[in-house]
Amino acid sequence: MSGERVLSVSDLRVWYGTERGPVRAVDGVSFNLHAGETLGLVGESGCGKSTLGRGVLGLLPAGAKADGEIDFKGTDLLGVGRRELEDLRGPELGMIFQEPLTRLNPLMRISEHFEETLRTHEPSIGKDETRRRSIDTLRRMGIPPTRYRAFPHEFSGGMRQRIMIALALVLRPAFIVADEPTTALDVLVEAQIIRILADLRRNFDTALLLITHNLGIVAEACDRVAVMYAGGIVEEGDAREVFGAPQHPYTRELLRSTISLQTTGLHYIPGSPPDLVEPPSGCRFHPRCPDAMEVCSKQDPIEVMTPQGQRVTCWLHGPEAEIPSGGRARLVREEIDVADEA
Ligand SMILES: Nc1ncnc2c1ncn2[C@@H]1O[C@H](COP(=O)(O)OP(=O)(O)OP(=O)(O)O)[C@@H](O)[C@H]1O
Repeated sequence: MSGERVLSVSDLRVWYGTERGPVRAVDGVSFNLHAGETLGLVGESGCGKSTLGRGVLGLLPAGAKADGEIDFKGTDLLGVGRRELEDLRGPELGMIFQEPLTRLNPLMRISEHFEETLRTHEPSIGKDETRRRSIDTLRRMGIPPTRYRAFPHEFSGGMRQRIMIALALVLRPAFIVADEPTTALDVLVEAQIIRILADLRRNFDTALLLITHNLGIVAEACDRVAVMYAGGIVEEGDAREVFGAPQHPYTRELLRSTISLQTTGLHYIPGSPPDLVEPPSGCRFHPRCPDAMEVCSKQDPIEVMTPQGQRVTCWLHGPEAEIPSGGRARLVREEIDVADEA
């Protein structure tokens, strides 16, 4: 179902300078995205999902630094100048973030927002076409044409969020980052947005990176899923395969904590994600991992491809030749108590 490769991220690193030292929020991340494909990015709070999404679009705050390679249709986004990147944003690179009011101008009608956006990025299209395309996109988001000339404050928060999404979609970008697009919305609107995102990739072949806490949305709307922990992708693969048979203990625990919410009460993964200034040695998940082995605390795990086609970075899956003798012994547990107290 997926088309040509739109985005290829290789060994991306992003760090924030702080008084305590660099916070390595994204630390050696690689993934590809094809036309018409949706990749869900999940993981606990603070694992670096938003930093990754913003880093790919060149939208990092001052003080953040990025390194690696981001190939977008043959252009290295980390290598291009500010101006060129700004030209790509909108028509080629779209973004949907959470805070709608911060980007709708309260003094401008909704129609003017659309006119301005299309005039800036697609100056060749005329007035009628602008109006037709804008109303059509709004209608898809459940905003009736009668509201086209209203002002932002005349809409509810959920509607403003949908208008923001329509403003990103009206340009039909090749690649969109949607960071928690449905968090502030009710369940019905959420379902509607998921339908629209599916529509989008069918009709316009858009590639989408969908960052969310909601694993249900990923199961429903994503082709593939990448699971992030402490700045790295620990597992990535077909969404159905990953949810059906998670290969990394972190993925398994994350899924368990979600399923328990609807069934027998809360299951938490003990402890919390590590400090990214001084992350644990070896596998960053080892202090919390129920399956940790001796090697996990000492050596960085190596990415392997499972027979099912999942990318997984966990010593449980080898490579066997790299595990020192005795490395498969169960990790002595006092380290976990220390991590819990910290
Ligand atoms: N501007 C900043 N300066 C310093 N550290 C930052 C900054 N922004 C984020 N961080 C740190 O980078 C790490 C990753 O944060 P990020 O927001 O990318 O995670 P996330 O997985 O998107 O979390 P959430 O799901 O809560 O949005 C965290 O440790 C966070 O504290």
